[in-house]
Amino acid sequence: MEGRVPGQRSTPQQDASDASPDAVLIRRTMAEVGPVADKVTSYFYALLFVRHPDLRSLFPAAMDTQRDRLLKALLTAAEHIDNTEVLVDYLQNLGRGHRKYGTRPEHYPAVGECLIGALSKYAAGIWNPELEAAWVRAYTTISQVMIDAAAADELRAPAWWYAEVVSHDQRTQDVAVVTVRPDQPYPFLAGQYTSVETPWWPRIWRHYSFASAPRPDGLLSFHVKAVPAGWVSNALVHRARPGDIIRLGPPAGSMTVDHTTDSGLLCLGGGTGIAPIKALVEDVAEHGERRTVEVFYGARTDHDLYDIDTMLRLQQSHPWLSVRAIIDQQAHLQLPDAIREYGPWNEYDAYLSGPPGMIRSGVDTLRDIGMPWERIRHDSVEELVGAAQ
Ligand SMILES: NC(=O)C1=CN([C@@H]2O[C@H](COP(=O)(O)OP(=O)(O)OC[C@H]3O[C@@H](n4cnc5c(N)ncnc54)[C@H](O)[C@@H]3O)[C@@H](O)[C@H]2O)C=CC1
Repeated sequence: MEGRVPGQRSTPQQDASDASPDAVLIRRTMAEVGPVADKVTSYFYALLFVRHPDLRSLFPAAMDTQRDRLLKALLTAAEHIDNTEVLVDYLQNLGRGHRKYGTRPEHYPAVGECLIGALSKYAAGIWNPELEAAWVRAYTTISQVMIDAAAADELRAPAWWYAEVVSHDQRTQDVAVVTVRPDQPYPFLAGQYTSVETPWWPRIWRHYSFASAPRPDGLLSFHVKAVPAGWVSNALVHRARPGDIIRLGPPAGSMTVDHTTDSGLLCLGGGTGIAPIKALVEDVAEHGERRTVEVFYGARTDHDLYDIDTMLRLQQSHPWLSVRAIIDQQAHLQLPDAIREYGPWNEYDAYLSGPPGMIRSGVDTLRDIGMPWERIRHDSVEELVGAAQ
């Protein structure tokens, strides 16, 4: 899925007054370079590829679509340097995820040096040794967490998996369900996602949620919508056929079911966001639990409810599951508004999956009706998040 990022639970914004001295200096730099972010990005990559031409091959041939991903991820991490728990989680994921690019520990100092080179040029008005020291400390912390996570992961998992497309089910003009067989076992949890690279766009990776809980036959399915200018999504929907080989990165994301409680699950799936929700339902079913699961499945039109039959079949076999379709055009309200019409939700954990706008307004609605942060789960869409896609 395009435009999204590593998983996290919702957390409130950190209070700026608690910021450490390094975090204050980092935010000051960010405010300074914010208006010229594009220039910082171009200069950073120019420095990197001129000084370290060997690193060029780790990036896609065409840098335009994801040119600023690395830099954004680093800057986002630096901005959250005080938020240790979320940051470490995010960076460990990022470090593991970087194995598939061929990243090695010795690449990190090269990147750090160019990062500081670009920042010092565009924040020249405020740059001083104190600021530089704060960035060096932040970058050292960030890179060490990533390097350590990658090294630990190397002992137990491959850097990537090859997977053969075994079926391609065109559900609508622009949505396909793609099922693949990994070349070796692929352990993951229902509700997680992975990154996918197609043979047609080498080194361009996009995130997709698993559309099923782990299956005994080891197959993995993804719901893919071809979006304008979406290279990977268009290739998967319009080009991929059985027999094609794609690559998968490691699983990631924390939108998973907590089996230590018996709270109900309130699930919002918008468009292809229904994919991980279906996986969560299967997961609850497999655990033989009798937890209430209430699914709201939002789509623009009837025609866009491409997976409603599957969801209704699940509803028929599981008395604890209820599925409601919310069609924008009919309801004159959007998916999150529907939460208010039902409930109460005090005994529920919420799971949100779909376009960033839906997740944001869904979280707002849930907070508004009094649901605590720790009960709201989704793959992150902003902050930490806006960065690592
Ligand atoms: N784990 C996740 O969070 C996943 C996210 N996705 C994302 O879901 C999106 C799916 O795209 P489409 O199928 O085109 O969905 P879409 O744009 O057709 O939206 C689906 C439904 O979500 C709701 N919605 C959309 N925007 C909203 C807003 N601003 N406020 C409130 N409700 C809103 C509406 O009910 C709408 O019918 C993609 O952006 C994809 O990246 C897909 C799979 C998993």
